Amino acid sequence: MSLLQPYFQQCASPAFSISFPSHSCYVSVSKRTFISCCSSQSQTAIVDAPIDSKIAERDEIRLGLPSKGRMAADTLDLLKDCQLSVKQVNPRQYVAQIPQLSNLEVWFQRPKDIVRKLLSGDLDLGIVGLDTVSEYGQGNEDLIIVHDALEYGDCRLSLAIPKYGIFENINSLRELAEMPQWTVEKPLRVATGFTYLGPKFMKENGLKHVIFSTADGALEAAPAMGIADAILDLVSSGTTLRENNLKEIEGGVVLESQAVLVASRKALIQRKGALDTTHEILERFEAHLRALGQFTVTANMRGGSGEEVAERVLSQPSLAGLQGPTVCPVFCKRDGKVTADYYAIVICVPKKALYKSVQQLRAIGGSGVLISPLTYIFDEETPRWRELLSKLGI
Ligand SMILES: Nc1ncnc2c1ncn2[C@@H]1O[C@H](COP(=O)(O)OP(=O)(O)OP(=O)(O)O)[C@@H](O)[C@H]1O
Ligand SMILES: O=P(O)(O)OC[C@H]1O[C@H](OP(=O)(O)OP(=O)(O)O)[C@H](O)[C@@H]1O
Ligand SMILES: [Mg+2]
Repeated sequence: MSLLQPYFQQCASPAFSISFPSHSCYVSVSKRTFISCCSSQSQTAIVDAPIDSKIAERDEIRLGLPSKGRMAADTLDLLKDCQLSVKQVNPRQYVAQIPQLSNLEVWFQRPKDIVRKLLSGDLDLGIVGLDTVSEYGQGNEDLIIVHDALEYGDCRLSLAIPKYGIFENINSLRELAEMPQWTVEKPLRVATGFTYLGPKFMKENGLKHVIFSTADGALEAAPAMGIADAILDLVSSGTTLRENNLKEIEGGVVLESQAVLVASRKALIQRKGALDTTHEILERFEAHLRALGQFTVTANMRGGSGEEVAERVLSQPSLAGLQGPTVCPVFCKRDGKVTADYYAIVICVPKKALYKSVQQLRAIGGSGVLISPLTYIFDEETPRWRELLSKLGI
C-alpha cells in the first residue's frame, strides 16, 4: 500500500474505487490518476531490433481515428469509456488531443488512409476495422495488431450470390467453384471493394476462372444490374443482402472483422514514448473491455469463520469470482463483546450468470445481495502486452 500513497494523496475528488480483493483493501482515486495506480511498472524498453529505415522525426505520437462513417462515433465512445476522451475543437478540425496522453496527437482520417499512413510512417497508431487493416495493409509486416477485439464494428467479409436463376441450388463455395459455367472465356464476375483480399481468397480456395470489378458502394445492386455474378462485401445484419435477393454461401467468409488497435512496428520500436503510450492505451482498453458484462456482487452470510463461508461459496459453480471470493468479517457488538457472526463476500459475476449467482447465493444463506456494474478490471499484466512485446522481439 505504501507504494501507492503518493497517488492517493493527490485525490481531491475521489471518483473511482479500486479494489484489491486478494488483499482486502479498498481505496478511492480521482479519474485522472487511476491508471497510474494500476500500471505496475515503468514500461520503457530499449530495443535492439533490426530496422531497415529511420522513422520521420517528430516529438509527438500520432493516433489515427476514423473521421467519419460507422466506426467514428463508436471509437470516440470507447476512448471516453476508458477515460481517454478526445478533445476536438470542432468537428471539421482533423487534429485533436487526448488530455490524459500529453505526448499524443489524434488525427482524424478515413479508415483506409489510417492504414496507408501507418505504412508511410505518418501515423504511429490507429483504430480501424480488421477488414481495412487486412485489405490496405496487404500483409505488410510493419503493421502490428495490438488489440484484436475492441468489441464494436462487428462484420464479416463474405461472398454472396443471387438466390435465383443458375444459383438457386448453389449453397457452398465448393458448389460455386464446380459450376460448369465458369471458363477462361466466361469467368465468374465478382464485384468488390476488396481487390486485394478478394483475389487472394479465390486463389487460396482454388477458384480459377474469376474476374473482379470494383465499385465504392451499393455493390449489392451489381448482380441484378447484370454487372456481376457475385459480390464480396461486408455483411453485419444481412439485411442489405436479403433486400437485394442475395445469399451467403458456406465457406464464403473471407474474414471476421471488428475494430482493432493497430500500430506501426517501426514506430513502437523507434519512436520515443510510443511503446509506453501504447501500453497505457492497451491497459485501459483491456481493463474496460474485461469489465464490460461483469458485475460486482456483495452479500452478507452467516458463518462460523471466513474459511467456512468461503467453502460454502466455492461449492457453487457460479460463485467462484475472478480468483475466488473475497470474504471479510462483519463485526458487531453483542453483550458488550465484539463478534463476527456475519461475513461479507464480494465476487465478480458475468452478466449472463447474474441471476443464477443470486439464486446460488441465497441457497447457501446469502442475504442483502448488492449488485453494481464493474467499470474496470486491471490484471497484473495484460496478456496482450506480453504478446505485443514478443511480436516486437522484446
Ligand atoms: N454493415 C456493417 N456493420 C458493421 N460494421 C461495418 C459494416 N460495414 C462496415 N463496417 C465496419 O466499418 C468500417 C468503416 O465502414 P464505413 O462504411 O464507415 O467506411 P468505408 O466504407 O470504409 O469508407 P468510405 O465509405 O468513407 O470509403 C468497415 O471497414 C468495417 O470495419
Ligand atoms: O448486413 P448489413 O447490416 O445490411 O450491412 C451491410 C452493408 O453495410 C455496408 O455498407 P454501408 O452502409 O457502409 O454503405 P456503402 O455500401 O455505401 O459502403 C456494406 O458495404 C453493406 O452494403
Ligand atoms: Mg461503407
